[in-house]
Amino acid sequence: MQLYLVTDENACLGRDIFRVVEEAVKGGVTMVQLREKSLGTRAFIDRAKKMKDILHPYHVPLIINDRVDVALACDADGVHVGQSDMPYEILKDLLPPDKIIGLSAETKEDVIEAENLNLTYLAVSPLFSTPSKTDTLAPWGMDGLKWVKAHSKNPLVVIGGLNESNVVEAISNGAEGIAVISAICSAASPFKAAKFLKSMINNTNKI
Ligand SMILES: Cc1ncc(COP(=O)(O)OP(=O)(O)O)c(N)n1
Ligand SMILES: Cc1nc(C(=O)O)sc1CCOP(=O)(O)O
Ligand SMILES: [Mg+2]
Repeated sequence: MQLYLVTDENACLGRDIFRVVEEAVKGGVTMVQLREKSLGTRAFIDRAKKMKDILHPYHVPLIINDRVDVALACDADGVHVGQSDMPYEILKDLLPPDKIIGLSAETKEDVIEAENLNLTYLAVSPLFSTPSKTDTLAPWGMDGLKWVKAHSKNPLVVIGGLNESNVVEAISNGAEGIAVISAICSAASPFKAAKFLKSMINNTNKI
């Protein structure tokens, strides 16, 4: 997981989304989630297939946000679902067993329920408030992350407001993956931004 890029075409500031993603991967992104909130199904599948072709030579997995049908159609590496999306129990039966499943935890109850699920990762959602997604519950904050780490066996990804000013603290407090939109998609150089974040992650002591 490590450095997880979640896409948002609007955050790419008019630049080509595939180019932004490839630059970011060259800089060190280790997983990509294609997050499309307004594309029709066919356009989403087309974009997912093209993204998969771009990521394949770098051995970087492609995760599809929300849509298991799109993930199956393009043989993506996995799906990310939130608490209002397809329930895990249904998703796991639809996906082949080797696929990645990520789930968002917005509350302490979500974290405890997730203990019984076979997840690839649990997303601490959101770690900090962010203009990139405003329909969230209250941010966990660093104390919340510490609580999740103490109560969860799942590998943790943090998302929401992550950037070079807070990745070290997030990793030091138990995050195994750092998920970002704007810190990379909206950077002047997605390559340099990814490279810098990745070096910070690599140089931080994990717990
Ligand atoms: C890595 C990661 N974590 C959390 C989310 C948010 O998922 P969700 O709550 O379903 O919200 P949408 O992204 O679908 O708007 C995520 N996408 N990725
Ligand atoms: C897609 C997403 N999910 C979130 C959650 O809290 O579940 S926050 C978020 C957007 C993250 O964007 P940025 O890195 O620009 O803050
Ligand atoms: Mg969702």
